[in-house]
Amino acid sequence: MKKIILLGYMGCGKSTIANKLSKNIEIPFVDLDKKIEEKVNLSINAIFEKYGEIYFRKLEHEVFVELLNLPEQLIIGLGGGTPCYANNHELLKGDNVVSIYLKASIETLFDRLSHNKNKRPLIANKSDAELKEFIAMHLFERSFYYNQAQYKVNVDDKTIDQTVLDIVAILA
Ligand SMILES: Nc1ncnc2c1ncn2[C@@H]1O[C@H](COP(=O)(O)OP(=O)(O)OP(=O)(O)O)[C@@H](O)[C@H]1O
Ligand SMILES: O=C(O)C1=C[C@@H](O)[C@@H](O)[C@H](O)C1
Ligand SMILES: [Mg+2]
Repeated sequence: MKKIILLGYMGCGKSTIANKLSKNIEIPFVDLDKKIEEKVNLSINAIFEKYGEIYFRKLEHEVFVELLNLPEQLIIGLGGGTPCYANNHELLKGDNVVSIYLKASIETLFDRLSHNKNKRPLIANKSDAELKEFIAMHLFERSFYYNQAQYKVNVDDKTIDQTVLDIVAILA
């Protein structure tokens, strides 16, 4: 059974869209960030603080591979950085997965993230001006990896339901 993988920058809507998609197509959703937190019984913030980002990236790769190796069909929502480390982008191309990049503009991401920074250690301490600059640079650096996905769905100016329907059409 193919795994359905949603990927994209922090705040593009992976968790939100995956939850709704899961109800719509009746395939369970697992959020990689949540699985990581459960595995070590620490929040993402605490993992970054206690052990640093490199440890987090190793753990993230390990848990991603574990999920891909499960026999059942699943929707997997990746973390924002997952495709960009540990050669995880190669895992987006296999026959055993359908990978979908939820593509959001800098403006959309800024609007969503500026209200919602605290649980995201990479941006938690940034001012609005710093945040906008950071998103622009970071998205530029990460786009190469995000573009390894098999499909791309633009999410700007779409409701959650519209984006879900775009994904359902890809899966049909
Ligand atoms: N049309 C929309 N589609 C998706 N999310 C939306 C939309 N409009 C507003 N939002 C909001 O944007 C935020 C998207 O955050 P969400 O946590 O789903 O993103 P994420 O990609 O999982 O981020 P992270 O990588 O940090 O986990 C949520 O607060 C959600 O309610
Ligand atoms: O974009 C990133 O690198 C991250 C995104 C989140 O989903 C978490 O996986 C973590 O905060 C790192
Ligand atoms: Mg999420």
